[in-house]
Amino acid sequence: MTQSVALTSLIARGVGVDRGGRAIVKNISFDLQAGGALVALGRNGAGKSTLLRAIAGFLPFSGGELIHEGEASEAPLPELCHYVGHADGLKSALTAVENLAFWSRMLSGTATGASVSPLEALQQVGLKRLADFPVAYLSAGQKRRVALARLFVAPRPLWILDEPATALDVASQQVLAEAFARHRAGGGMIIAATHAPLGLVDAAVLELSATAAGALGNA
Ligand SMILES: Nc1ncnc2c1ncn2[C@@H]1O[C@H](COP(=O)(O)OP(=O)(O)OP(=O)(O)O)[C@@H](O)[C@H]1O
Repeated sequence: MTQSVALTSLIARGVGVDRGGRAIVKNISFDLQAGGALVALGRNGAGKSTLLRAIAGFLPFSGGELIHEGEASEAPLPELCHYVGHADGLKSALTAVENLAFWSRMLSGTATGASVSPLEALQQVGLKRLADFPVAYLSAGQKRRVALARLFVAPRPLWILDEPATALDVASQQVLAEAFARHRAGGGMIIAATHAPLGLVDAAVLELSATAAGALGNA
């Protein structure tokens, strides 16, 4: 799967995020180029999810600036990213293929590039035979694989992933690592929060601490 480069850079300069009246994320800077990856590390409660949700547009920044550049730079960043959070975002009563058809319609838009059909996406994550099962009947790892298959049904240059490998078996972790490599080879970017290795080769590392400000260089 190749992806046209819609984003050439994503630069954060001293961004912060408040929640519940407290400064949770403080003074974060990074510089991500096409094909780059950024891994956010830190203890429980350090603010990894908070930062990812703010980059994806679900929370406001309290300060600093986030600048994206590239062919599609006039589009708001949330229209250029896939966000897969802790919750899988799946409708239990719908089948796996119906869930992906929904995401395909929802997420196709601004960014240009290659995508695959919902059935092909399920094949990529090894779930084609369960395509017509209601998601409610799937295991935790199978649900996670359906959620991640959404990355393939609509082209978006920035993937924002919160603990993407949770519940995945070793084979599925390998599939995910290969998808990361293809996405980056096509010029895509990845920002991931994790407590476990994700196979993101040469990723820049952002260490978040609950008390100290964080900063980093580029990949
Ligand atoms: N809606 C909210 N209102 C107020 N505080 C919140 C809210 N959501 C999270 N927090 C606080 O923000 C801090 C950071 O939470 P966050 O989920 O970003 O951490 P994390 O680094 O992703 O943790 P984990 O590794 O456990 O997933 C925590 O102290 C948490 O209590």
